[in-house]
Amino acid sequence: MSERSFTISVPATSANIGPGFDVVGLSLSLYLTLKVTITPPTQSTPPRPPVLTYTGEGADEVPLDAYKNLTTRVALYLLRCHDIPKFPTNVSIHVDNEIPFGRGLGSSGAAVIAGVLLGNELGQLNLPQTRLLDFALMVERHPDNVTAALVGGFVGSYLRELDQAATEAASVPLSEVLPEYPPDAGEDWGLDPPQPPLGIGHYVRFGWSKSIRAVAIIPRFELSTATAREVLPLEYSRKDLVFNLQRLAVLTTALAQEPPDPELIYEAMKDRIHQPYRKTLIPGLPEVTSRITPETHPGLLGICLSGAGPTILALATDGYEKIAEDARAIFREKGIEVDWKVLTVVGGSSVKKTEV
Ligand SMILES: Nc1ncnc2c1ncn2[C@@H]1O[C@H](COP(=O)(O)OP(=O)(O)OP(=O)(O)O)[C@@H](O)[C@H]1O
Ligand SMILES: N[C@@H](CCO)C(=O)O
Repeated sequence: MSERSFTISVPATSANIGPGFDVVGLSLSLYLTLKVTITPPTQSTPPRPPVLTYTGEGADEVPLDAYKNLTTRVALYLLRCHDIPKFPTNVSIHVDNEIPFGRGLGSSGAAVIAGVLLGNELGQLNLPQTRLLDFALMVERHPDNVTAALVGGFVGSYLRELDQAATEAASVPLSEVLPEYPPDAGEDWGLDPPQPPLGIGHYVRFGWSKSIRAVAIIPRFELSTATAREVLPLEYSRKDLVFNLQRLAVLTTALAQEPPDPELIYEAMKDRIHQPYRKTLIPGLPEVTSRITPETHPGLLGICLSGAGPTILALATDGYEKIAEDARAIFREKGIEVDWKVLTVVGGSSVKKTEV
């Protein structure tokens, strides 16, 4: 057996794009990259657990213990589901991350997709993309970020309605899907891992106008998706649902048209399902989304919360700096500092074998 080496690359994502709560996602040009080397054990190099090193966003907070780190725990989940009880020996993983944590740019979705791809490679499982998505959806249960991170582009997805047995299989607590593995437990993890039902997630890729860039205005504070979901109601009025459905139906085609129509898109990126409730967690959100318009900022198409926030996503064909700097000034009135980046819409995740 010879040394194997490969690189996994997963893009950032922005979910919702206004009205498409838990439905649409967009892959963006910031990357989580894993460089992985597997060295066969020799008599002089005894087997050891994976060694993780990490640079970039989150480096000061991410666990480097492979049994605690989200990406490697997801990889181990895949291996265990295929009767491989532990990591191969002598795996080295260097992670470099450009996706800020807890900002609404899909950092956790990227970590989960990286873990699924890592498990697939470590176990040489050769799973098809649809099956990889099933595993990701057992961990991150809304499909918008993980689907866009895996397949790339502007993507709409839904979860298949499952029969009783499959619903139970898919509803197991996350702690059973991804237990906090005690490092001294050897191979004896106890429970059989819950297998994902087949074909949970389904998606379609929409067109995307090449002239549109995404300005990500990123407040310098983290907001966990869990917290940002707790403020949402369980039920909505018919009026609000119809408001969102009308806009989403228009938006998915409007963003593919050349040239894109700001009048159509600005209104189609409005939302009544999640943004109004999240404004309590993101001071400045209503002001930024209402004061920056195509009339005040030529080139702007539409503006919304990115994922669960706090990042604001402005889609535009021009005028990126003015949009971002004016958003910065509004946030500053609320005592919040931001960073901003102009991003492009990119393809999905990749795994490239590297020569050693
Ligand atoms: N590269 C990574 N490696 C390990 N853990 C990560 C990584 N990226 C994110 N995480 C975990 O995910 C958490 C952030 O997830 P969360 O869902 O709250 O935000 P997000 O995914 O950045 O935002 P959103 O889902 O709204 O786009 C981090 O605090 C960290 O625990
Ligand atoms: N659709 C999700 C995306 C966050 O990951 C939400 O808005 O909560």
